[in-house]
Amino acid sequence: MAISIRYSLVLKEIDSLRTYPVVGTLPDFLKNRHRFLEWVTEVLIKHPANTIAVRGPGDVGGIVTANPMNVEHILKTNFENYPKGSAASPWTAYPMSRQGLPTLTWRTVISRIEESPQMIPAQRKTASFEFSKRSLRNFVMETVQQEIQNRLIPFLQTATKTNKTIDLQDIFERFTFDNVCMVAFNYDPKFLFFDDSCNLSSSPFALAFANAANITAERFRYALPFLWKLKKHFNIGSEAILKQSISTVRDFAMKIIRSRRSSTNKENTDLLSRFIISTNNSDELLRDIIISFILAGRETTSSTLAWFFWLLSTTPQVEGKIIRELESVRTQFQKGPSELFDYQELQEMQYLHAAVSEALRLYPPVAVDSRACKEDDVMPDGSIVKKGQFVAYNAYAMGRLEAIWGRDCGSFVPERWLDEKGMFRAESPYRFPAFHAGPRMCLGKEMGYIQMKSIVACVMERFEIDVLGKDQCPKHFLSLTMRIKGGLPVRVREKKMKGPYRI
Ligand code: HEM
Repeated sequence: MAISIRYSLVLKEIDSLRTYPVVGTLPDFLKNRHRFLEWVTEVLIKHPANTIAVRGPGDVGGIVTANPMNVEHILKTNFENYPKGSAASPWTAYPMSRQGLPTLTWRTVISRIEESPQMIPAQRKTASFEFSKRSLRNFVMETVQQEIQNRLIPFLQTATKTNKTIDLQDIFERFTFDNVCMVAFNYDPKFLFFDDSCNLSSSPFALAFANAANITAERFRYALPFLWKLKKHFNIGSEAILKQSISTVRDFAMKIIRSRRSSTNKENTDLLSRFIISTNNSDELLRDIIISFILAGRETTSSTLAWFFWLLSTTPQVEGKIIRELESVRTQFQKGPSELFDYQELQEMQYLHAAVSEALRLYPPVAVDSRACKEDDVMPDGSIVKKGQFVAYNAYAMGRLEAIWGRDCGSFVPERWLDEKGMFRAESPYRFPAFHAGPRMCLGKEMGYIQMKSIVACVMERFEIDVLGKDQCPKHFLSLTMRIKGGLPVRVREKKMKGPYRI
């Protein structure tokens, strides 16, 4: 108890976070809304326990932490005490699912915009079992390779010929949307589709999905939440678009589910078939599960890839090491120059695995994640949380803590993930919670690495990527995930592929 008193005293001394009578820390939050993530990170880094108490009007409030001991306590040791909670997560109340809307208060300013409605334990069990199967992994691998071969490479080749500036983040978003739809319900929205001048197509399903997700995320940026509620009540502006988009997505998903149920082809390759075969879920529940998977997988890998290619553009030595590793794997497996890497070959790429993980450390797509507190509790660092308050962990700040990563924590150094033999060394998920940790850990981690490593290997072997304005660190945009604001503009040149031929 004494420790927490000491921390709250220290807290008052940090001039960037003051506690005022009645309104608590709200004024500082509002003042720094435009640079919320940087500001919270600065405050957390300065604080001796890397935890801050946030107080609002009345008894609302909670803590934001970057302390691994607290993260372990919240996500594992005392997991039952920290459910998602309505105010803790926009997605738990995501209107595309059926759980109703949360009461949005100023607290949501610090809420992380999550990518997935919470699955109930039975659904999670089924999903987790399916994700552990080799057959699903093979299906993921196959769909990734097809999208690379039929869409990504031809698109980048066309971009080379037209010499157009392209937004690489947008391309990755289109790729992952197509891919996650294929894995979820074997439907190809053809979002990464283009003509000879490199103009990209639009997909009504993808557009409706993006609108629904982005407008929901926007709600959490309203300083006066009654404004969006008013729009919703009168069905005008963004709320009218949201309503329309949600019904497009739902109708579409429902059509696929019904046609699958009546189909005689009972092949269980995608997730939908697997859920139909192994559970008794209603169509509405299946629809929500499938939508939640698409939400979880559509922007997480693409935003990581966009940050990765920017980081790479600033570190030619890292680029060189990845290229050498790709050459060596190609030689080891005697692959022809145009053949794509398979799962086993991706597993050999230890340095690439480290480089992607390093990008995730610095730019975790889920930058801040939060939970609600069920009963009064004391964190391992002594901070007190009351029933009904929120607890949030800040993965972005944790990636910038010297105490975890050492003095070079601000630099992109994949080597920190390798042991003396050059093998990837995983970090504790409580120190590196990019994929969350404990019983609700991300189910798509392996799928994410398959996508990211396959794409990076393909692009780096075949193309030179010239990032425009690479000397400026891009600004981030917090929507459902932490994306690059304005995208990643690049010019592409085709490389001549060298390397061993299969004999
Ligand atoms: C770089 C890639 C990814 C990152 C960093 C990431 C991160 C996360 C995080 C932080 C959570 C926890 C959310 C929460 O409960 O608050 C999560 C959950 C989840 N992720 Fe991922 N994710 C990634 C890719 C994927 C992919 C490709 C899929 C596949 C569709 C996926 C499926 C899921 C699912 C189903 C959950 C919910 C688990 C549950 O509620 O029990 N993720 N992910």
